[in-house]
Amino acid sequence: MSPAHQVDVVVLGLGAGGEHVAIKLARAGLSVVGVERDLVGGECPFWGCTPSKLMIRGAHVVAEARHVDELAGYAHVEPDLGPTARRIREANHDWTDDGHSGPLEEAGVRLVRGRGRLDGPGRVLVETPAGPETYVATRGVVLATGTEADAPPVPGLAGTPYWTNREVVHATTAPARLGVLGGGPIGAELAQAFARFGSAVTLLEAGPRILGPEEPEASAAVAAAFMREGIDVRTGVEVERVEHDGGTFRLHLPGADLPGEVVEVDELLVATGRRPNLEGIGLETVGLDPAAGRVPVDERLRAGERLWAVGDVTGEGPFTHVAKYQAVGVVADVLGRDVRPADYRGLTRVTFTDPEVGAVGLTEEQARAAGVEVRVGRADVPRSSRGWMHGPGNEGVVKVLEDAARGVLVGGTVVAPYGGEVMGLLSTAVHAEVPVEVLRGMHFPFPTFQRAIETALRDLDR
Ligand SMILES: Cc1cc2nc3c(=O)[nH]c(=O)nc-3n(C[C@H](O)[C@H](O)[C@H](O)COP(=O)(O)OP(=O)(O)OC[C@H]3O[C@@H](n4cnc5c(N)ncnc54)[C@H](O)[C@@H]3O)c2cc1C
Ligand SMILES: NC(=O)c1ccc[n+]([C@@H]2O[C@H](COP(=O)([O-])OP(=O)(O)OC[C@H]3O[C@@H](n4cnc5c(N)ncnc54)[C@H](O)[C@@H]3O)[C@@H](O)[C@H]2O)c1
Repeated sequence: MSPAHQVDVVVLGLGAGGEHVAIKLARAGLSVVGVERDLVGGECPFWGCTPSKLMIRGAHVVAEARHVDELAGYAHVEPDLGPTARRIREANHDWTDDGHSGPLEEAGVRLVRGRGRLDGPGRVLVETPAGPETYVATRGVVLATGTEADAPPVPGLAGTPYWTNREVVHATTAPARLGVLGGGPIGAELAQAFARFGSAVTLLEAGPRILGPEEPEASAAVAAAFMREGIDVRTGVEVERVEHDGGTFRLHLPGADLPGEVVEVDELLVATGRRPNLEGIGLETVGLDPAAGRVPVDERLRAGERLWAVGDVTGEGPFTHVAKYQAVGVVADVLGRDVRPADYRGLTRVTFTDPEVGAVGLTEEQARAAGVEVRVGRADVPRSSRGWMHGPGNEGVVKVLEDAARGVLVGGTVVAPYGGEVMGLLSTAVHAEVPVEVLRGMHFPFPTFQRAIETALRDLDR
């Protein structure tokens, strides 16, 4: 067996969280080994945020062009996924990671390609193409292994060539008929993008509504927009069986008494959730429960003896900005600097459908469950000045939640064109606990979508 290499820090997994930690610690002068089994950069740039948002951008242009007839003359639009597919390929260098591994190595990180696992506190074993290697990290290990797509146990599905987020981003044409299983952020964003590029899309969500964890008003507004665009949205539906005959998927839906309906599609995107990459990575060797489904961390992101965790594996919010936020804390703690304790009260998230769903903090249901004395304010975007001027595509709603006892907002949602940007104002309010009275005294420029927030704040007094 080869001798163990001694280093300051080993970062296991180099996605959004691990990449940041490794670079910053190496730049600070520590000896850092970064272990990656796939592409440095992880899910977000290659199969997640970036390609999906490039698709959404192309699709948005198509949708805007289709409004020309209503607002500005005549336009004939023939959507083509090709230019977007080229932008995706260009953005991620044809799924190669030089753009990520280069800066990492320039910072001084020793990149070890292979599958790693913990082997007791501070020890990491890596199966590299050249054989096993052992690293001993004197300061500690940072666990950042992220998630992968998890398909449901629907009979017949496993043997079919269905897409996950890994395959869908390689599409160069929109299939004539697309089935989407799961109406979470991935399913919803991509269902709409493909519909706009010309696919007849059937979206099948097992739960009672799409975007289930968000406010019901958000789900309703997005579902209404989808249906207006011709997306066949079905909720409360679980596919019973899947068949594939070499060209067509046949999705068998449950029927009451008679045989159920069969939906035929050319491609099937499965977006029913993610599984953390925690299997077989030696959690038991550091006293953690491999069956827990996440790695619990404290406010310094510490997960055990000489062990930190960042990103999706912590279960604190499956978003790139959370991974990066946590990474900043880990870097400070490893370097022995003052750490701002991790705080998720003002956690933001944006689902990039059209209308966009921007949200911060608690939903009404969460706030009530937490015992908050909730006051709710709402405003309809189409009835706001800017919403009315915007015309077609103006669906949306603003909802704000006040903790009546403290006079501060604990949550807010903006469903609107560019809702994620507009929500920024609420994000500051929740994070900094700006009193509602102070917010009401602000200047809300006319005629921005922000003014619907002012209306919702006034509505709190109803
Ligand atoms: C389609 C899609 C769209 C998304 N859109 C957005 C968005 O718009 N905004 C947003 O904020 N978030 C978005 N996300 C979520 C975002 O991608 C994740 O939250 C983010 O990538 C988490 O970063 P991470 O570092 O925790 O994990 P990852 O990015 O998953 O990186 C983990 C890395 O660890 C490696 N690894 C795993 N196990 C091992 C092992 N045993 N040994 C060595 N290496 C290992 C993996 O190969 C991977 O490179 C999206 C996700 C998807 C799938
Ligand atoms: N804009 C963003 O920030 C963004 C975009 C995409 C993904 N993400 C993150 O990535 C993660 C994964 O996204 P996701 O959408 O795959 O997962 P998800 O867990 O958020 O949603 C999965 C959906 O699939 C449904 N579902 C589960 N089993 C089903 C079945 N058998 N049939 C039909 N529906 C079924 C669930 O009820 C749920 O609504 C999310 O947690 C999300 O936050 C973020």
